[in-house]
Amino acid sequence: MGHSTSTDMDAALAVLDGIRDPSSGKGLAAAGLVQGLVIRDGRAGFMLEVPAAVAQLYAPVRDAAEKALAGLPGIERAQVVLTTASGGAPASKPAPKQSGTGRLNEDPQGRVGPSETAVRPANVKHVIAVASGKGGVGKSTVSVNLACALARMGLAVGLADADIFGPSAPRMLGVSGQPAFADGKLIPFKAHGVEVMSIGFIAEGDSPMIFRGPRASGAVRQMTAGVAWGQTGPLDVLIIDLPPGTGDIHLTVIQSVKLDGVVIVSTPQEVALIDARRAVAMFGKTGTPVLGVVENMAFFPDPVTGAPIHIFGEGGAKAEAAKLGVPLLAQVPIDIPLRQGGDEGRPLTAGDNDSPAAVAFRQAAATLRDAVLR
Ligand SMILES: Nc1ncnc2c1ncn2[C@@H]1O[C@H](COP(=O)(O)OP(=O)(O)OP(=O)(O)O)[C@@H](O)[C@H]1O
Repeated sequence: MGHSTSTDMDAALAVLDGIRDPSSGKGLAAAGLVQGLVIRDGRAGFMLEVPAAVAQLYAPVRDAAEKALAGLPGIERAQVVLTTASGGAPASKPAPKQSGTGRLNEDPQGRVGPSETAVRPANVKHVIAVASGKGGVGKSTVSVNLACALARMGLAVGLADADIFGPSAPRMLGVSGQPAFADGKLIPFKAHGVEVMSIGFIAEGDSPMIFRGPRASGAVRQMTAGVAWGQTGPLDVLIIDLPPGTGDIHLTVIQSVKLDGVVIVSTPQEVALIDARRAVAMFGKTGTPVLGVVENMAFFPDPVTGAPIHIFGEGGAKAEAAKLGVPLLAQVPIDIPLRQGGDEGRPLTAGDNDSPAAVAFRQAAATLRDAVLR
């Protein structure tokens, strides 16, 4: 038991180097893809950070790496977190100058305010957007689990998956098919007590989708105002899963949808925090309340005691939230059932589960309910 020795590390790096990086053809370690490798108390893990455009190629690589680490003597569990190196979106573009109706209000200092034309989608009482500065930090995992946790509290909940670069709600909620269309609106599916609409239902094939400009804005609008929400009564809350980054799509949402506020998802890594800060600044500039930060993949729970093992640094999100004056809504640990649930269409919070991750999501959901629904 205890900390890794350099021999453990060398053995792990050697097996990881036996797995080929599909982009460079080198071994994973030689390609610089093994970040934050930790071996401790029978657990091994690292962060596999890859460019967003090729992220899909790396799911089998992640699985192979987990298998290789789990095969090492003394390792009982291995967890490799696949994350993207930059927002999967053409992020950080300056706000476009818009013309015509629905334009953002801009004051002489260049501050943009929420558009007067922003409205709540019909039949929806409250709207919460979930954003992240960076891709792959678990924004969709957080959106889906918050939605299911709120639904289990007895609220009428909808989830609009507006992540046009990688819609995940169909997979994470286990729903597929073409939505029906009636009276000019899409009819949402219902899964785990949550009404859901996703760009993934209406886009063709499963290749990564790149919408740009007006098509992107149109697609996001279709996911919100274009849906017949509240099939059995008005929704208490609609969660919008935004694309990663801070681009013009976000401004489209702010411009067209009246948000109660936004939840920012970040990992503890400094790079993700920098991007999260940018997202907070963007929403702040548009007068959108930041309801809080969810720190995801915050730690590995110790397999024996459950005590947090902070593999990617400790306290970053907490300090950042305090600095920004927004609540830290939850610290969600790295959790294998959470990932598996997402892959298999059974969100952790959709069932009875008292794992630390499920508890963290439920606490965050209760805080949001109290903040928004009052
Ligand atoms: N706390 C966690 N523990 C373990 N795995 C996690 C955790 N959070 C997310 N994951 C896994 O990490 C991957 C990325 O998560 P997710 O798709 O939610 O991220 P995202 O930020 O929405 O990504 P994108 O940038 O593509 O929109 C998924 O495989 C997910 O299951």
